[in-house]
Amino acid sequence: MNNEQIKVLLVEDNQVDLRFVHEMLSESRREKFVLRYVDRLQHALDLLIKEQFDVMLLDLQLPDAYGLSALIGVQALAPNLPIVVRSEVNDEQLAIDAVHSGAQDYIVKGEESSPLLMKALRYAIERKRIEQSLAYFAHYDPLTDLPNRELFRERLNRAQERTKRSGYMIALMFLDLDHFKDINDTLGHDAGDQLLKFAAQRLKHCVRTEDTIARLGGDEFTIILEQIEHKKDAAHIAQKIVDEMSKPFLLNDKDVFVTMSIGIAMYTEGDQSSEELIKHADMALYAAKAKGRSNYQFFEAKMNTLITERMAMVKNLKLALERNEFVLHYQPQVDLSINQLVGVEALLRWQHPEMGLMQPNNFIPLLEETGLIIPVGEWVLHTACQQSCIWLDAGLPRIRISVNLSAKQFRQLQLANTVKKTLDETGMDPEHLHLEVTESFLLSNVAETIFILNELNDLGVHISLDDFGTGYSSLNYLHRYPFASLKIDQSFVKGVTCNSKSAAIISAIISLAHNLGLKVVAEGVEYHEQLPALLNMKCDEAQGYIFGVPLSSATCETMFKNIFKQNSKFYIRKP
Ligand SMILES: Nc1nc2c(ncn2[C@@H]2O[C@H](COP(=O)(O)O[C@H]3[C@@H](O)[C@H](n4cnc5c(=O)[nH]c(N)nc54)O[C@@H]3COP(=O)(O)O)[C@@H](O)[C@H]2O)c(=O)[nH]1
Repeated sequence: MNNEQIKVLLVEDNQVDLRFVHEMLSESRREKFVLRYVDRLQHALDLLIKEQFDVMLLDLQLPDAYGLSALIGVQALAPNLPIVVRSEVNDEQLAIDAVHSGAQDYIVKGEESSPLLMKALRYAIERKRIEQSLAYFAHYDPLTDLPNRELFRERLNRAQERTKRSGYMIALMFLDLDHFKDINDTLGHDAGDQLLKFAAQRLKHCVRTEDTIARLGGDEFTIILEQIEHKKDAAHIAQKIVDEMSKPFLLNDKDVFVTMSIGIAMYTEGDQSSEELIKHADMALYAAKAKGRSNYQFFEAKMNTLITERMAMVKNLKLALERNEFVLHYQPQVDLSINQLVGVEALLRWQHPEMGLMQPNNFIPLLEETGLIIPVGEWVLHTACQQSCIWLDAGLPRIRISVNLSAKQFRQLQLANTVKKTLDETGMDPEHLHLEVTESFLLSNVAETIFILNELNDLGVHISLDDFGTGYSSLNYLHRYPFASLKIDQSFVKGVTCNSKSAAIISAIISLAHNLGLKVVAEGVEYHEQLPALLNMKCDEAQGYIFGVPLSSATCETMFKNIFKQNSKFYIRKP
């Protein structure tokens, strides 16, 4: 609508009424009402095809249309046009019915005044605008402009009806961005929103315009593919989506790699209800995630068992903390120049009542997904600090302990308070606590990240950059963060003696870290010949199976007592 000018289409066959309306609208001082007039519904419809109007004044007693049929005809052609019905006194009930059928207002002929008519037209325009935005929000996701859950359900029901008649199949896809939470946690919510918009665009390019793509919430999308003849056609589209999504997304001026997992349920001629179909697609999605993500899976009946197992795992994880089933194992870290034990890394294990000792890669992703990583992470921090004090009480020197922080813990508002409380409660010396964070933490909200790291640094704890080389490896901004040390990822260390590129990278990382005043720890050292190579490059410390696998606190205590008896010198397995 133009504020200065309102284009009104009057549909009225009575010349007296026409003049009357014209006079009333000419009195306006606020805006200019531009009046067009026709005396037949058909003429109005012809004009609406050619011209845009802001509002229509419609008489319901026309020579070629009577009553609600006139209104329905206009709505079918111009669903967005606000309509004010003008009725005779004796037709008032009809006018009310018209409002119930979608007209924005009605006025009774003879009872109207100039201000009343103008107000009715203005309000009709405003009301229609509000109705349209409400209708939009009820059916669309404003972030991606895709249909929302409501519209998806409606379209799925309609597609199922059509399929009963057509004999084709429907492929219902459930899609989910892998590790989307990490993007939000590390790059911030604006980048997360941007990613969802980009992903929606890419999905549109993978399907036909008549297929429905919907966003159910978060990073969950669905696609309804109709008129599918063969299952392999759905497989082909799913693979296209997986491939498209694995291309980099430009977020915060960086190439970010994300993948998508897809679950597919096929529907043939009324064989499942929409609820069952949705449940099956969701189960297939879960199976795709469990298969390592970035793939698609079709629903199979045996998947029910898989889901039940996952649900049982989540339930057991929730109880594991109360039941004291988590344990920490400790892996030695050795100063390479003097061959002496200098610290340990605390690594989480789950002593599962039936499955035995479980490694973190099998349950940490679930802890992250369920948010349980926050209380479990606090438990890890507390137990590790307590252990250092227990070893001190047992006559050993104070042993430095490294604890891994997950991105979720890191973004917690109270992290510094939690660490401070733990130090106070356990009596741990902050100097001997190292907190390990990974590179992905550094990418989002640099100011907030620096603030959190500085808060931790101010407590006197050391901060170590873990898995260096596996992520974004932005050497440029390392100096902006208060790191005390940097751990070179085991994938590089593996090649230190046999791959000249790995060796060159390690050497460069060490020299850069030293220039920035950081110590360097090599992770995953397994072979004897790796030690002199690392020492030559002036690597400060190392950790790996060559010195020992992660061990229980009791085994470590015995080992450490022996070590400290021999001037802390570490025994190294000879090849
Ligand atoms: N947020 C938290 N993450 C945690 C916690 N505890 C562990 N983790 C993370 O889980 C990942 C797997 O850990 P794990 O199975 O314990 O593996 C560690 C070592 O056992 C392994 N390692 C050590 N030396 C060697 C070696 O010589 N060869 C070899 N193949 N593997 C070796 O490396 C893992 C140590 O990783 P890092 O933390 O990067 O130093 C792992 O990512 C843990 O971080 C927890 O409490 N919270």
